[in-house]
Amino acid sequence: MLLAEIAQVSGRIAATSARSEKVALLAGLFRDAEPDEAPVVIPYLAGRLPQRRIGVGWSTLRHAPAPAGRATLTVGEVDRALSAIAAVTGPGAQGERKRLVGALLAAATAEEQHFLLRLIGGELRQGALDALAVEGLAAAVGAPPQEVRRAVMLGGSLGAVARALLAAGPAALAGFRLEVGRPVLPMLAHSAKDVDEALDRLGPCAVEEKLDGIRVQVHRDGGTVRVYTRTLDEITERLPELTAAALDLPVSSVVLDGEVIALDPQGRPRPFQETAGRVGSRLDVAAAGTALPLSPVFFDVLAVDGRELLELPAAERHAVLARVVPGPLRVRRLVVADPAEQRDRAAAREFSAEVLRRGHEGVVVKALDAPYSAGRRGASWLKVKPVHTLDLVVLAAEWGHGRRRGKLSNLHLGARRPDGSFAMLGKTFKGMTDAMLTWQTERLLGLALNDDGFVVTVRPELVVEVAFDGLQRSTRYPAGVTLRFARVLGYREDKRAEEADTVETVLGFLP
Ligand SMILES: Nc1ncnc2c1ncn2[C@@H]1O[C@H](COP(=O)(O)OP(=O)(O)OP(=O)(O)O)[C@@H](O)[C@H]1O
Repeated sequence: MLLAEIAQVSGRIAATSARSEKVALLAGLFRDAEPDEAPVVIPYLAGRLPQRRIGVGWSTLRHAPAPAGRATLTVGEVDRALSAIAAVTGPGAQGERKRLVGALLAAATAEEQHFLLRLIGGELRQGALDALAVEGLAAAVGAPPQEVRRAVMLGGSLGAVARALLAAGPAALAGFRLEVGRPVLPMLAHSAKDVDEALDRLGPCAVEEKLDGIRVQVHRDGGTVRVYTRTLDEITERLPELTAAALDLPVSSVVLDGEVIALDPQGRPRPFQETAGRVGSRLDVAAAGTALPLSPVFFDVLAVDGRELLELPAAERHAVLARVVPGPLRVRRLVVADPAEQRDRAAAREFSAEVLRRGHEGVVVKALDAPYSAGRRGASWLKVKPVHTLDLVVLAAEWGHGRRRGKLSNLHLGARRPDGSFAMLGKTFKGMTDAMLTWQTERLLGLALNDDGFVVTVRPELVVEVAFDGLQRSTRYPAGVTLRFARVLGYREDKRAEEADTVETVLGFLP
């Protein structure tokens, strides 16, 4: 498939607001694509690079060469060129990348250059595209959309499902089942204002402590253990304590969902950054593990000894979990059989207060009759946290003054719009440690699109967790509101920009 075709369809999808038309355009594109092209076509349309980072910034993109007269570049050629650019390392890397980018652009027509520059520059992001692509793919191969969606959740990636469906048609769907060793997208939560609201919305439920660690999915098959993050990256080697814990369980195979967290000897949580640092570091795992051991805390089980449990009601999965995982490695939970009972409600409030006293961030309330909705932000898990936090995307940063000279300091924060673009909500330079300033300066310069000496605009990729005291109406900002007393709690490297909080969620905090 020619890049020109993708560039055209991308433009037409952006130009129409009719959902059915977008789906029809995508279906047409999938009909034209070769199976092996699907895993590249989808991210391009969504404005993502399959290589994630290719180390090319604004300064490299600034000098576009003369365009080619005729469209000949194929999707495969572009993908190989971008992989080659991403693989360049060592001295002179910047110059070599510049040369490779120049060669790629010289082979592109003016329209393709425009597309490539925006793709590489992160300006093409279309947040809703993956959901539309599922429907377009279903239409192209004649499969029910909900079955394609389920296959994506269980197969872990839309690209893999698209490749299989384009190669073998709807029959390929049967191949996407939960398999031990292959991660599925985790179930996510919505928010509730307080415990009472959560109880009213859910009915019979379990109130669980919400631990501020890192989400992990642990797969054990016999003597082999694999550990995945919420974005399905494998981190087995970095967390030997999880392998050890999984191998101790009295099962032959199991898939567990939980959180890994650094606790102090009294069982109180260490700051999130410490857990995140351990999970993020590949260096000297043994020494890091001794200095800061992490504890796994499991709250769900998706399969055990060859049986898939996703469709079982939560109450039954919880019973299996209690059989398979010993108490100290399980989340603490209180079952509320009848939320209409005043005594049950009081117990739920007290449980939640006690969780906070032990230093945890809040509770997650879960409907007892709900299946495990892989990859969904379902309405059957509701999180309740007293401190308001948002996960926002860094859009730009300002050079610091005084003690912060030479460091990127004041962050411009954005929330996600439905179309995948970001609305700036405000700025903050509060809450950063010196180590964070150094780290963010380096990371942000790697994402820089422009530097006017005062503000560095960056590709919107880094997600930062921000606490704030409320919202204030403001005509200076595009969403009509800004954050009051925003302060940085830490970076969320486990989240992609597509998972940052939305403008809609932010507006939900208006009084
Ligand atoms: N008992 C629990 N049940 C489910 N998730 C839990 C629990 N304890 C901690 N968590 C964490 O909370 C997250 C669920 O909240 P949500 O779906 O909103 O994800 P999130 O955006 O990462 O949330 P947050 O930023 O508040 O941690 C899970 O991804 C998991 O990492």
